[in-house]
Amino acid sequence: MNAESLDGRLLFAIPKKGRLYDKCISLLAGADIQFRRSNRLDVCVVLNHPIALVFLPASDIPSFVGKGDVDLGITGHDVILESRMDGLVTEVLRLGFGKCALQVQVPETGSVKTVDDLAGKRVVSSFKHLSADYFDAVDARLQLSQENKTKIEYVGGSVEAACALGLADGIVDLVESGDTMRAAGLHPIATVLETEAILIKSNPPKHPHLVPLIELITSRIAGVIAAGKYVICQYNISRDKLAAATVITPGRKAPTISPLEEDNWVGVSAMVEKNNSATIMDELVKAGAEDILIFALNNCRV
Ligand SMILES: Nc1ncnc2c1ncn2[C@@H]1O[C@H](COP(=O)(O)OP(=O)(O)OP(=O)(O)O)[C@@H](O)[C@H]1O
Ligand SMILES: O=P(O)(O)OC[C@H]1O[C@H](OP(=O)(O)OP(=O)(O)O)[C@H](O)[C@@H]1O
Repeated sequence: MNAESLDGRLLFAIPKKGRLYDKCISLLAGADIQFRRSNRLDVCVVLNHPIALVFLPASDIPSFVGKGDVDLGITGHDVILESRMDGLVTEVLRLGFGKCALQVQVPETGSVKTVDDLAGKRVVSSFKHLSADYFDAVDARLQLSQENKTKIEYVGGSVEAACALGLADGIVDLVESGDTMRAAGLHPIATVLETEAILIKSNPPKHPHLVPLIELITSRIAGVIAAGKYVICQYNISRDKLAAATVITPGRKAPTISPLEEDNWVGVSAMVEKNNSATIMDELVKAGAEDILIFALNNCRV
């Protein structure tokens, strides 16, 4: 591939590996963004849109987007805040995956029990700025002098080993299931940030002529995300019970109500949140609904 083949294309950064990679690839498939990535190549053109995908480390994506080197990107909210690209990056869409928390962790068996105990000691993290912001506030509250302030040390990975190695009294790192933390004999004492994957774009756009394409891609991705969140609930109910049932399934705008051949009966169809669908079905049964069906959505625009 040469530079000319990227001319005029929207550059879209995707994490090249790690926790967000697989979800990003299925989002692209759901949005019908077709590509063939040659082995080890980090830039590839999209076959059915004037887009090129750029596969980058998740933590580099905010600065690429902020500097306008790429137009659009997906990465974690944690690394967006850590990159200090405030104002140069616009959050377009929260994607609902890559959910985890940035937490302050200390050895389970040690003498440090609270954040105040840890203040003034040594903290190791890959999130140097977010950790410094957090402990600056703690140090200020405890009125620690300059020389007694918490010492934040950066490491690029394997942060959880720092306490066992005697390099730190506490760490600040990401936690999802907690397995990594527990395996290292650590436990959380505070949450700095809850995070998830986010679609971001350059602010201001470096290539204004690409704004309509960014909007199209955003709408497609929003459709894929919404399709994962909602299901269609369909049921039959007699007209006298309809008002109570539609309170349970109000739909997004309104439920679709169709008359049935059977006198006084209607069929109702409405989008409901997937996570609540079992409770909604229970309530519909109580309200007198029959033949309640739930259908998965493949894709949608809502
Ligand atoms: N355990 C996790 N559960 C959910 N999301 C996570 C988890 N760990 C990280 N993330 C999210 O994925 C992003 C990338 O983290 P990941 O650990 O996959 O990085 P990586 O690409 O392997 O880079 P590195 O080489 O720095 O570890 C994080 O910034 C965070 O938003
Ligand atoms: O609470 P858990 O479910 O155990 O997840 C937390 C771990 O996940 C991430 O690392 P990852 O496993 O992606 O590898 P990395 O350390 O190489 O980034 C993160 O840095 C934690 O170490």
